[in-house]
Amino acid sequence: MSASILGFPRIGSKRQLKTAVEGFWSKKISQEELLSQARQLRQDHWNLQSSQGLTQVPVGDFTFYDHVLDHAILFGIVPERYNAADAGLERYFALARGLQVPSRNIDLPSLEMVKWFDTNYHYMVPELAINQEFALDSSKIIGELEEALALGLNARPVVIGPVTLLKLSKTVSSASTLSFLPKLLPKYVELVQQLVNKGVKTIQLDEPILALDIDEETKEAFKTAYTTLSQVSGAEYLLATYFGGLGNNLSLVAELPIQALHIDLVRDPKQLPKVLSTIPESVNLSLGVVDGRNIWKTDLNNAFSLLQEAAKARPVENLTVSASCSLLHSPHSLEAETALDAELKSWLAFATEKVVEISTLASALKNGVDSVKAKFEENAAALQTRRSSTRVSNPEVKARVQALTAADYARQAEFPVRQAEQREKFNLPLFPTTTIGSFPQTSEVRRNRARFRKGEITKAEYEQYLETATRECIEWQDKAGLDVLVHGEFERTDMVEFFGEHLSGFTFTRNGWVQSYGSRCVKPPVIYGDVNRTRAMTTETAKFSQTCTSKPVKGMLTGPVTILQWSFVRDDQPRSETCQQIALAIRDEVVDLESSGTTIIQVDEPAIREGLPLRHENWDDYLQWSVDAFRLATAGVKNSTQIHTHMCYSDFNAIFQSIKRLDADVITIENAKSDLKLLHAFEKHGYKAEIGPGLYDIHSPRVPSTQEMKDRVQKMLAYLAPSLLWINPDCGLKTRGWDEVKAALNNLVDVARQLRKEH
Ligand code: MET
Ligand SMILES: [Zn+2]
Repeated sequence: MSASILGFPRIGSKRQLKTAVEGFWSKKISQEELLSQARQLRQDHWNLQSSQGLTQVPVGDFTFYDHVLDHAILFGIVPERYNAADAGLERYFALARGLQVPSRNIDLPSLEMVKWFDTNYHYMVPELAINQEFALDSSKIIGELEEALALGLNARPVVIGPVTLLKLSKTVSSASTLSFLPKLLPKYVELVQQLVNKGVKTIQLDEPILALDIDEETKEAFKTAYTTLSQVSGAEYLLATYFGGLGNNLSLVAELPIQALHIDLVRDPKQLPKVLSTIPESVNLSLGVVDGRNIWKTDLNNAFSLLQEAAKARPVENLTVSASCSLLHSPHSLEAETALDAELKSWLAFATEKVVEISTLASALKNGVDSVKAKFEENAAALQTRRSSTRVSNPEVKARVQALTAADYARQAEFPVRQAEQREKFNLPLFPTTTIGSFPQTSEVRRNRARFRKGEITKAEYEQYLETATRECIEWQDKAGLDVLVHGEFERTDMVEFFGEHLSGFTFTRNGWVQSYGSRCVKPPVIYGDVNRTRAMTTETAKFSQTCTSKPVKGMLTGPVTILQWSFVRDDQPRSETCQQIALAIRDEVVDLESSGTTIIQVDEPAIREGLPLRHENWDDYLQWSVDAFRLATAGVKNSTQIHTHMCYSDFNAIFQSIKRLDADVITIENAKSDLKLLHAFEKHGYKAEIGPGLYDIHSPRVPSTQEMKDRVQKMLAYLAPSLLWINPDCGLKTRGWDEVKAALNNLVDVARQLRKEH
């Protein structure tokens, strides 16, 4: 009977890792200092686990930037161009974030970064050369292992399994990345041998791709890899699967020569009976019953019944209590949440508290529930207050959702009718120009917000400042010749917090940070109750903005799916229901904006693509409710009110039919990386509404020339009718400086002027 976790958040209780790493980058601290702080963090996190009685601690879950990048270094998957950087941390951070040293003639961009499965964590994509040779550099993991062993801990090295590692990598050759397996496997064998020589018994191999649909080639790769690894004498493997159930990969897993298997029983509790009957009894089962992806207290009774079900089928000595996945995706601890309402706080568990839950469950399984009776009772009482709290449930919201009919999801008329009315009303030129919403969040903007929050300036002073910034921004756009203007979003820290602060059912933590990538962390709001809009959120700003110009100023809202996706959401009702409630709140705002005179309203849904489930079989259901939520949010307006949406961050081809079903009048979309593929999809799927594919990448400080943007439009015109095309950047401008923004937008307006002459 044991208890352990697959990984712990590395950033530290006060984001010490962020401070240390950024301090090292800016040369405020030395390499020694960085290494020593990292050692301290690892030790603290291991001690925390072992003091709670966890029987094994993961080693190798720590990283300075990203654990996938660590594996690229571990196996020598470092593109040659990075040899210009010194081996060690300079090269490591060059891969992570690029390196520019003009005096040494070094100008290296970083590796590509993408989302880790369906989480908001991002990893660096290992890049395999055509003739990739692998070379083992185990210094990091061996060093950390020695640290843990020196502390007398029962250490379990954590390594990404060979199949997942290759599947997450990319290669320039046309071959599948799995074709590199025969060359890579000997390095895994070498690594395992080294670990075994250090006295390690069990090695955790993470293979989250087993929660996805995988093809025959991948299945074969699993068989080859694990058969080879099983031949290393003295090594035992814990195969870790998470982010979903094994589904039809279960029979494959049952054949693999492994000693232990971790399963996710939060995302897929129903897989337990099948796992118990399919996986050989000799295989230890690690049962992920505590949610590693959310912030709610575990229902200990529920979790315990799953454990008991397993205990009926196999000896408890062969069971491990665990969290569904690494705790990387939870904030560190509740301890710092001193400002949080006590009742709400009693419903939550961050990583540290989840470790305690795991240990409590393990005791219950080993010594009976009575041995931890008080803890179970306390847990049940907290959950009971959550279930019955009037703050969670709002009957009015529930009734409103109940009363919705199909008509609430549909605009009054079809797009062609709306388009005709809108054209008459706005009389925009051909190739109308616009931007995506935000303008530079300068240090001045942030300083004023900070001063207001600290009480150094009054609300009136702050609002006065915002009005000035907004007016200047609008007047600049007007003069520059843009056609549809925006207010600049100076009042917003990010796209979700601003709305969450105005909606009931949301709360905010002080220290609920989760690593997003490298040293960047996000602090998602917590949705704990029925969502309701109690007052208008943006109408005052919109009304003021419209007084600054005679051109239309777009109202700017974040869509329901994105708000859902970027928050910690309730686990006591389906995501779809929470999303529907948010959609109603946004709908109220859309309608209010319209009645207060806003004629064009943009509802951003950058996160709609990332919410797509990992398994194909669940796509339709998700796309149904998410697109419905957008429709519900936007359908309450007149035909002549123009609804825009904006999307970015990913490849949209897979969900094209759903983009059509959003039924927006205009969509602005990031396409910097997939130009023609995306445009081809618009053509192929017969997209009829208006479109603004981004003309330049706003993530770079580079100012695009008129000619290069015009060339882009020319290419687009091969696919899209000129009468449908909008001219805009590919996302908001908040991370840019004013100088670049002005230069780029002047060029952009020029593009439209030139095109109008030619068409
Ligand atoms: C991540 S999408 C951003 C959209 C938002 N309106 C902005 O311009 O910043
Ligand atoms: Zn965007």
